Amino acid sequence: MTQIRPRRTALYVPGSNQRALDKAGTLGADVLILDLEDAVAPTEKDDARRRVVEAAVGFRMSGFRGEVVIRCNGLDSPWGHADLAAIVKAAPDAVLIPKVSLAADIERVRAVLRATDAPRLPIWAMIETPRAVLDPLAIALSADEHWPLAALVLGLNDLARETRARQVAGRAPMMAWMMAALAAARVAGLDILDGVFNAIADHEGFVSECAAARDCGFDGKTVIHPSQIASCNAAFSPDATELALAKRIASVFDLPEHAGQGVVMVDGRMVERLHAEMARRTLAIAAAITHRSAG
Ligand SMILES: CC(C)(COP(=O)(O)OP(=O)(O)OC[C@H]1O[C@@H](n2cnc3c(N)ncnc32)[C@H](O)[C@@H]1OP(=O)(O)O)[C@@H](O)C(=O)NCCC(=O)NCCSC(=O)C[C@H](O)C(=O)O
Ligand SMILES: [Mg+2]
Repeated sequence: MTQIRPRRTALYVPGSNQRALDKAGTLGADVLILDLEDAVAPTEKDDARRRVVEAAVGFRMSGFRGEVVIRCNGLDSPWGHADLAAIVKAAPDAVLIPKVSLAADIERVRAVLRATDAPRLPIWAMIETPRAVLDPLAIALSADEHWPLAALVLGLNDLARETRARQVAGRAPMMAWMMAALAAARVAGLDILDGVFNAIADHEGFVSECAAARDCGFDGKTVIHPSQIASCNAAFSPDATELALAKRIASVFDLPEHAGQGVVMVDGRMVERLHAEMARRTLAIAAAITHRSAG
């Protein structure tokens, strides 16, 4: 089984907000996305870049056990090239590329990064344009076999803007695109994170959207405010009942009486060997979360 990294909650932290950068590492998010793109006004881009590089180095020195990802501006913007040069120096866990539409967009970033001679930085891609949701597989599998993508992140605010689909409760207008991106991620063996929930004060709505995203198969969700982190972590962590059942299912085929069987009954439900494999994954996620929290 491939190594599991908990990515239940990925917190966007505006690169221009020093107070937010200072406290981000203490809030319990598995991933920090230090943002140079949409959360930062054009007049603050250069200052934010400097702050983010400093913060990324600081998180590493402070022993932060999660992942630090920096979201750059697009290469077609006035800031994209300077962002990539600074990000290479900061050496975060990954760079997040916004508004990827085609595999070629990732290849352009790889070409810029290659020219720096720095070690290969893992690349995450935002799926948030109409073109991207029409062919997410091409992006997920994008070219270089020695430098594959590392994760996908949905950007439903931009997708809503560009498609004019409304962001309603239950997200029916977006669901087909979300699930196409999820299937593409699975084909490519990538994690995929759900988009943000903008109504920070609507706790009930947020909890319900986290549960729905988990049930759809997302590995975690991006969030925008510290108050969203605990519920999001909880939604994407296996609970006690799930773990107890997973333990029974994971070991049921090891029992001598079930050796050689393909199907058994556990708690009144049919269990196949594929369910045992899924249960082992649930246990591995729980172990990875415990390991992360123990630090
Ligand atoms: C939405 C906010 C602007 C609200 O900020 P604020 O009014 O300061 O909130 P609070 O007063 O409740 O904050 C309390 C303290 O918590 C800190 N804080 C707030 N947000 C964050 C954060 N994201 N990370 C870390 N710390 C945070 C405040 O500094 C307060 O601290 P203190 O003063 O010491 O008590 C703000 O939450 C915010 O800017 N959020 C992030 C917005 C963002 O990043 N947007 C871009 C990404 S979303 C997106 O668009 C995804 C995708 O691209 C798409 O298209 O969908
Ligand atoms: Mg966006």
